[in-house]
Amino acid sequence: MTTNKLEELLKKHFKFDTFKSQLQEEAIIQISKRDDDVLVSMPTGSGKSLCYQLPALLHSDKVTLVFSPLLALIKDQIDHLTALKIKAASLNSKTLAAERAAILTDLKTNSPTTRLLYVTPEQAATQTFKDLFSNIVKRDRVAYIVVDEAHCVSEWGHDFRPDYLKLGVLRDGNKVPVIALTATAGAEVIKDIVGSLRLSSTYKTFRTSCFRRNLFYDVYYQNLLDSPYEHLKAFIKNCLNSQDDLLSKENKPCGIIYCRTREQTEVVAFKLCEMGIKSLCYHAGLKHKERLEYQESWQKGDYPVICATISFGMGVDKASVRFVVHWGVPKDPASFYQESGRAGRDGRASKCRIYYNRTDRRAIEFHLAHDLAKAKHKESRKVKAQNAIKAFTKMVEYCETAKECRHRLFSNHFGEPPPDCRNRCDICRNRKEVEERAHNFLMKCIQFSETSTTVDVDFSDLYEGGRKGIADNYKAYCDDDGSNSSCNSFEMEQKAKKQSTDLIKKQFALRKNSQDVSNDTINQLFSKRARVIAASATSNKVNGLTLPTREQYLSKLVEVIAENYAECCKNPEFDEKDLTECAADLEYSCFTATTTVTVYRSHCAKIISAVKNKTQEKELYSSLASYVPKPPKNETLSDLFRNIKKQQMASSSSSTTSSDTDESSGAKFEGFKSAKQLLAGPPKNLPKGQTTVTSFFKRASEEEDAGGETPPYDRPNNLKSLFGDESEPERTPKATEEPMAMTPNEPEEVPDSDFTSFKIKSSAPESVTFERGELNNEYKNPDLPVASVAREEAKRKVEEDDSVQAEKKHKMSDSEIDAIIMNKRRDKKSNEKPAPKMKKTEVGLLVVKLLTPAYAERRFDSRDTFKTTARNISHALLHKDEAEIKQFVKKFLRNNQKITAGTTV
Ligand SMILES: Nc1ncnc2c1ncn2[C@@H]1O[C@H](COP(=O)(O)OP(=O)(O)OP(=O)(O)O)[C@@H](O)[C@H]1O
Repeated sequence: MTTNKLEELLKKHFKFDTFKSQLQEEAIIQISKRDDDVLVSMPTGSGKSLCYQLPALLHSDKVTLVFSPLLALIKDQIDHLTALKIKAASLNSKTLAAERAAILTDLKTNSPTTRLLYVTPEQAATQTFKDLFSNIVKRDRVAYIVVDEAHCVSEWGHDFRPDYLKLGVLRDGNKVPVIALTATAGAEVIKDIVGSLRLSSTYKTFRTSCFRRNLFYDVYYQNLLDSPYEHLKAFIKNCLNSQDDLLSKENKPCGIIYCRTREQTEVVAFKLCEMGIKSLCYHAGLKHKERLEYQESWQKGDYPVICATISFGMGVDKASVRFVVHWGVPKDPASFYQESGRAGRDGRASKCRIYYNRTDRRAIEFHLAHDLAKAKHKESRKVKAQNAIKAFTKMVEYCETAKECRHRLFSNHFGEPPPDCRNRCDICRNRKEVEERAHNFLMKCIQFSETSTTVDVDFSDLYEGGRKGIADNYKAYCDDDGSNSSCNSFEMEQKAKKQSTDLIKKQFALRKNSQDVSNDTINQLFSKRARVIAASATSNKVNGLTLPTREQYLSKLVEVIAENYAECCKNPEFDEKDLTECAADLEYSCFTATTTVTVYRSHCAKIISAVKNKTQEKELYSSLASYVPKPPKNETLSDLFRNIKKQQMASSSSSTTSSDTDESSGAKFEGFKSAKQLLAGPPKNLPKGQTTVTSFFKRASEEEDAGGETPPYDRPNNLKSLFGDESEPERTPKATEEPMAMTPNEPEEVPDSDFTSFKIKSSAPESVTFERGELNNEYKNPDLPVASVAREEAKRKVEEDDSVQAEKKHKMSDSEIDAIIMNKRRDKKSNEKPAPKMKKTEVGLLVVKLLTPAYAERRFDSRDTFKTTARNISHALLHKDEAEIKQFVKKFLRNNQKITAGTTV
């Protein structure tokens, strides 16, 4: 077959003057010979279809069988060929009976008029097709067996179709040449194609370089943009701006935006429409009719932009796609090449941009790990899952660093030499700028993990709820006071974090190339703020594992554990931190069980899915059921708030359960309860002769009162020494207050609180012995933060009052307690009795509350100073009313910016 003859056919039937490329021409010449199998591996849009369509026309008494994976793809091809007056038909599940009969009749003649018959691989497995095939092969009526999108045979490919594997049997008993066509494929894929389709050992290959000079690649980071949508809009406007007014509607510039989720497609399309860019969304959740309609609208040029999931594209042959955006990270280099390659099919300059964010990265990583876990012992699935992880890691590296030319991602992937990019990507065009962008992105990620102030930036899930939760707690605490100025301790905390971020920034800036920051360095930076156990050992213990990855898994574990607890625990007492710590233990067990990242991921994913299963079965997950919460610390302000909350929860539950307890039972305090124990019911009472610390102090104060001594302030272990409550005159208990009124020799009920339920020997009230040494840190630790103690004590006193018995039915918040204190005072005022002096505890509580913001602002040189100051002020103001106390403290704080041990009250 001469080139002239082929060119003549090209012009006559396809209306092209020349071949699109030399390789296209060479492939067509070879295929026309019909003497061997051929593998064509060329980039999308390079004109592969013509490689078999033109030779098919050379054999007027034969039909070319084309196996194609998608009906939409088949439809496009048939429409295109029919428009060119080339007879093409299809056998698929949708083919009408009459049409099918007509096709079969035609093909069974000696001179079939059908030049190309498109068949889905599923159809190829039917008996009708098998019969037809053996009939036409026997009569030598088949020109070629064409396998389009041949990468579908390979598990390494991005859209593997098991039905494709069966196509190999078509080789049995005949010598019809097989033409395999695929977009640029990696070595593994090519190997699979050759093997599965049983290509001859002498098959001819036509492969082009994967480099597409007309495509410009770049990456932007969503979290660095003031308004990502505005940025996207500007980009689109620039790409769609065409000077050519003569272009028909369908040839006008257009673009595709790939999103990871269906929701994203809708959100992005909506935003763009809002900004005046006509956009459609496309995803598998739409009705089939809608999908066709939307695709057609886009194809016809009614809407220039389509926001789609990756289900959109195969078979989309639109030459004027001027841009392809990935709103998030693509899943692997092959998919990215394929998807972005839909731009510039007409050879004109087009752009491929990624708007990267770490949220998508984490979501994909999680799914990949889950797939690996699901693969269990199936070796082939496991290998596939591992390959997917490796491929995704390359994508992440591509996006997060500015190491090398963007086009090299593809040449490396397809095993080709590096392309001569010549400024066809952002890195080759301006490496410095891109490096800076990547550096800023990394910094922003670290900064966010430090400050966690913005919602729409990275690492949000690392500390979700954490700092905000603390902030909320703190705000609630301060709001009671009605003082705005007192609410800035959280800001102070943030400020401190920012300082350390700046330090980190400085360290990074000192490096010549910020991209050289090793995982080790990042791990070290993160480890101080990580929630996972043994954070600093991360990369040493498990090669390649990073702290952000561990934190990400921990976040997911926390999520599923919290869900399990909320759904399955009938009597919940664990707080958020308990659940986080339980999840951290689980994560740690995965971390210590292996030295490889994949196994670590697989362990985590297994636990996550096991917890989820239990939640569905409405059963508490075993580790959670047996989990014993760690004793609270009093190290930070957030510990302080947490302990206040815990104490309130515990006291509140003790007040509701105490009446049910059996006084005669002699059970010991068992420390923190597991969820299982909580489910089993309320705790048993203390044995006779044991009492609680509150009653111990009550007795102590009574004794001291009797002696009329001023209490010493220098007993760090004495709770009441802080506020001088030892001499507080207690009112006579009423009959209804039985459970709270205790005498030294009576057994006392154990409140359902882990903070107050340690026991003391009634025979020796001076010597306090703890069942568990670490239990009451607040009490034991001379560094204790006092706010929680004061509030708890105030709460106990408030609860003793019969007017608040009804309040005991639910857990009281700080504001409720304060409201009750205030109401009591107001009630008394309204009875026109003389204004009562505040109780010592109330004074203490108020003083602590007023001083706490300054403590949070680090104006006290130590906790001890804080305590001493609170104590001294409380004592000095014992006979003052609330307004006077507030005024005094305000003045004191105004006059003393820095409060040290030497500051006098
Ligand atoms: N010789 C040619 N001259 C001009 N245009 C051509 C030529 N051959 C093919 N084309 C056009 O190039 C575009 C891409 O062709 P085709 O769809 O065959 O590419 P492909 O490599 O099969 O892409 P994909 O991998 O996406 O299927 C089509 O619009 C087609 O009409």
